[in-house]
Amino acid sequence: MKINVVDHPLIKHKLTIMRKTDTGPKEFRELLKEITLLIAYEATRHLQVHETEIETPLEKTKGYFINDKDVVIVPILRAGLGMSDGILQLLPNASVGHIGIYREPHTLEAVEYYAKLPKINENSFVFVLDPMLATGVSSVKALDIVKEHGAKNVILVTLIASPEGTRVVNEKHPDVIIYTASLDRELNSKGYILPGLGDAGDRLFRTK
Ligand SMILES: O=P(O)(O)OC[C@H]1O[C@H](OP(=O)(O)OP(=O)(O)O)[C@H](O)[C@@H]1O
Ligand SMILES: O=c1cc[nH]c(=O)[nH]1
Ligand SMILES: [Mg+2]
Repeated sequence: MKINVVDHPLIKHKLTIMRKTDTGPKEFRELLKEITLLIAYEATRHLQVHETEIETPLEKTKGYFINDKDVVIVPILRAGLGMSDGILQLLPNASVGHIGIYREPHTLEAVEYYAKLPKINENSFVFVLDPMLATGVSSVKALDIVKEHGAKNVILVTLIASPEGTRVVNEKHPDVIIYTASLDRELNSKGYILPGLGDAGDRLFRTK
């Protein structure tokens, strides 16, 4: 299984609070944003740096910059929306695309209902965001879509991944690097991650 678990003490601490049933939407949203920023710190190490010359008050020197205009952030609606601000804080000039997918609760099939993406080319660096990688159907569909739009460099950033979902993404998209805060134990019979945190979308938007 190919997956990068960013198990930093800060992330572990914040994720523990997110998992708790009695954590409310305000704290849940804030923590998701903070953890995304911390995971993104690691996930963005794949970005290219370009050399440049700058002047300090004392002399000329070499510097480095990231062209974050080449970065495309793609949250999967709804729950991925809770991750956009965290990564945008690090890459403020990134463009943002949106893909709407929900998982049909009985069949567990991924249903696409919206896609609006900015221009993507072979130099684009695409970060697909979704807090939950459960069976993997939603992420695989989103990855199919960004690749159909021309994406060649794609990273999937999740909060919690299951072994099953990780295997499916590895198999269907072997080139995609996965970053997560936690690789949890397993899925239950309804496709929920155990121990997980429940339904991320519902907890973010208080829809249950
Ligand atoms: O790996 P999978 O089995 O596809 O499950 C994960 C998906 O399920 C959740 O979305 P949901 O269908 O609840 O939609 P929502 O974000 O609009 O609530 C979650 O945000 C992922 O997109
Ligand atoms: O555990 C899960 C599985 C799918 N979607 C969620 O929000 N949580
Ligand atoms: Mg949901």
